[in-house]
Amino acid sequence: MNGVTNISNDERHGAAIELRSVSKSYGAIQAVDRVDLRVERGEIFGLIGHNGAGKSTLFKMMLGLTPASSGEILINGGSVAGKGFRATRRALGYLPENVVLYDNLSGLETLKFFARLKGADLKQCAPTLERVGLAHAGNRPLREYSKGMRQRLGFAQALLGKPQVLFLDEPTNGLDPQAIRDFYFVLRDLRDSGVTILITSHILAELQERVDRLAIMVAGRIQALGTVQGLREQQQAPLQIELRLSEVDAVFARQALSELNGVSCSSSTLGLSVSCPREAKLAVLGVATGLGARLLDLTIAEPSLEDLFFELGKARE
Ligand SMILES: Nc1ncnc2c1ncn2[C@@H]1O[C@H](COP(=O)(O)OP(=O)(O)OP(=O)(O)O)[C@@H](O)[C@H]1O
Repeated sequence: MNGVTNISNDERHGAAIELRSVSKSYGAIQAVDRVDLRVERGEIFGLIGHNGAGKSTLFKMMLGLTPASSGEILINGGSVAGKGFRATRRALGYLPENVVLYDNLSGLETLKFFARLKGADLKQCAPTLERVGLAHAGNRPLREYSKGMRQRLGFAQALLGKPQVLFLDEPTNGLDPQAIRDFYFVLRDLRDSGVTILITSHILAELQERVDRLAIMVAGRIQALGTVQGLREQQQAPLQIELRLSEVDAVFARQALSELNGVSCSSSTLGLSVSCPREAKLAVLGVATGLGARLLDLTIAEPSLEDLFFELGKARE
């Protein structure tokens, strides 16, 4: 029996975050419903879901900002409801969806303010501003900051104290494409140094290539969990194959493809758009290559995270 307990303790220490049947209700509203989740150290983990799915509530419980109605939450092996959580909390960084900032303070003063609250070394403030690309604006008052600059500053305050676990709630809101790239560059750097990162976003295309794993929440529950490729396979989402053909050849190809199981075709501006199950891919390619020089071009698109999200919604309807 001891052996079993030891294995489970070892596992517990390996996880940055572990949730066991965690629920939260606000009166009659079941915001989070029996969520089990384990996030490993050094993972970039995405949490996606519709408005009101329960993402922010889950974050707040993991941060110890709001108590769970039931279940257990462990951060770095320690319970968020336990006495030692004050110490654990110092190892956490949080960028809320709407960070409150004071217009009359400069960027640097703002960071110093947050550093004092957090008990972080004030010497970290200037380098942290630089890390988020705000070194040039550190002495300007926040009333002169753009939305994207405020968001970067919010990210900077989350980095103070060198957190081991970072919670980022819609962190790229208001960032331009270059700033989004810079932001994920910093995240990868943090991940490579062992920081665990949880991130929510409604911009699924942005998360798709950047998270190690993700969970899709629907109405308070985790409905799907894994890597993007793993979710594609779990959900058996169809591939989209575009064939560039003349109109006459498209009619011919459509007829041949209609004989394959699970394959459906529709006309497209290029010729033919083919939706096919993963296991029919080679058969479709066989038909396509059989067209020889009449096939002018071909592209294969894996289902996007957005496709998977909507497929999951359809499966529930
Ligand atoms: N303090 C609160 N009091 C009452 N209900 C709340 C409270 N906070 C959240 N809720 C409810 O809990 C549910 C989950 O809300 P939550 O903010 O966690 O969703 P979300 O997934 O973060 O949504 P969004 O994508 O819009 O940010 C919603 O029905 C919301 O109305």
